Amino acid sequence: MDKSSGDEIWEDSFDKLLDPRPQQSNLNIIKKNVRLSYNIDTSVENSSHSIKGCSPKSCNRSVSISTPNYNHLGKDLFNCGLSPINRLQLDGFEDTTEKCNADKDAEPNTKKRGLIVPSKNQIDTFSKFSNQTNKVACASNQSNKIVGVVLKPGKWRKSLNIFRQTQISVLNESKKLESRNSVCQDRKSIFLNGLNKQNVISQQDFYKYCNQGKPLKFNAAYSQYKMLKTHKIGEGAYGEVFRYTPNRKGCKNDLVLKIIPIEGSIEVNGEKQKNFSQIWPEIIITKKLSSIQGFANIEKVSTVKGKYPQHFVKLWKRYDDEKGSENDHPGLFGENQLFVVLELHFAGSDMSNVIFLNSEQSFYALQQIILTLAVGEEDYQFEHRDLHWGNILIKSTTKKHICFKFNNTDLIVDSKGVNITIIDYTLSRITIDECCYFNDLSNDEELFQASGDYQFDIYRMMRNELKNNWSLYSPKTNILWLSYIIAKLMDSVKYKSINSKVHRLHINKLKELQSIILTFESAAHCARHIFNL
Ligand SMILES: Nc1ncnc2c1ncn2[C@@H]1O[C@H](COP(=O)(O)OP(=O)(O)OP(=O)(O)O)[C@@H](O)[C@H]1O
Repeated sequence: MDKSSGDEIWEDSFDKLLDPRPQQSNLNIIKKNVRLSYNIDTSVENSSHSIKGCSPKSCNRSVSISTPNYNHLGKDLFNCGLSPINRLQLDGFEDTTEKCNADKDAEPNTKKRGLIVPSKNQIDTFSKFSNQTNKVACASNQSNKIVGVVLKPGKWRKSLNIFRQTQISVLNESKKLESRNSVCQDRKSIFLNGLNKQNVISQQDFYKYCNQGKPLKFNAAYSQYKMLKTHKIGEGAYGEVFRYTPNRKGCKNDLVLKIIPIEGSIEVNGEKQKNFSQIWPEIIITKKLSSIQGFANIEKVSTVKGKYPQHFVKLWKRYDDEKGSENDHPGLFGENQLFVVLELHFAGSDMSNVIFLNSEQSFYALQQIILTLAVGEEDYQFEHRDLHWGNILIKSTTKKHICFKFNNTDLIVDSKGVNITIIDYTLSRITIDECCYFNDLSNDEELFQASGDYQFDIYRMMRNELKNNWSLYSPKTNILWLSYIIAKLMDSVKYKSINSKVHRLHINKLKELQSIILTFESAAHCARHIFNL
């Protein structure tokens, strides 16, 4: 492995670089339809920066773009990531009412794809409704039939909810279609046993899994006194994430709590609450992967009941005041609300928010990502299926090396000062004890019609790869996401130093890998190639 820079140099720099950007480094990003966000979507923000480290030639900008010309959309809509492999004529944007055709959409070298851009009226209607045209835009044709959605890159679930709400608003306004009661889709997490029979988890089984007879009292289980330096660090469509230092001896790691309301009848953050069976796959997957280097490390799962504790509400408000939250105020939960709480090791800031020292550091981070996926494939037939840069966390480390056990071999990768963690298995597919856990996206039309970043091409490419059968094991989907990540490393992540030889050298290595990545069948295949196994 190339060791062109001294370890000490970037270790300090990386830490220092994170420090001045606490707001950005802690963010998770979309703003709800109520008011404009302070927590600017950093993936949007990032993409508006010129990335000097990436040579225009390597990006092949002249011929490859998968995103709408934002001039059509108003300059503030957002700037988009470029697809390195799709080719589209800029004047080829057009509305289409055709149902998305998986094969056609996913083909990497389509001559011309019908990308959908909203008309000015539609954006205006939308912006009146959502007050955030820079985040999401809906697209519809003249008859107000919704045909596509431009989503914010990175975490997309809430964008999609906003889109759905907007769709209802537009339709209600025009009174052309009857309104729906809910904007939410039922979650479709599924697990199949060997007989392909869908399973259901009872409350009691779930409590047993948590080593509990019944739910704990929220206030008592997570009282203020057990936690030091607690603050909210992120949020997802399903819950809130707080970081804290445990107030007990011998606990070296900072932990995060991912608090997810379940089983209740009220909608939260535009989604129906999951039930025990629906949250089960996320728990099982997280627990299984926890022992593998590079996946989120889980300490504990518990179920709690009761109103949201005041100290968490205060932290929620502080985050909302400082950064703006897109989530619903947790005061909405009553005495009988159940929550599942995941306690995980703190794993850093997401890739869209960090500043790498140079591309050598990001190239080695990429090796960690590849090996993590490769081990996941080998051990559990794992496919992540939503590995956008918001789901890759990066933390500085003083360890010189990161160790992986792959292919019955101990592999050691230079850390170059960073440790990566892959999170969010909501869409993931895995086989555990002959039971397959997956999320059935076969009817999630809007996601497959989305555009706005190369990320949204990947969902279509996955659908094509899987022939829309989401239970299948096809590790090629991990390769599709790796292609997206390499593109981000070349085009979009921030680098402190781009004028060094070592940076140029590793940009070229990234470029080389990008040129062959789609020839691999799996992350394991790719790892064998990289490490000469
Ligand atoms: N282990 C961790 N360490 C540090 N930050 C974390 C960790 N887990 C989650 N986060 C932060 O919390 C945010 C939300 O977490 P996560 O993606 O797991 O939630 P989610 O509800 O599944 O999101 P989505 O809206 O994509 O479904 C992440 O983007 C990240 O910023």
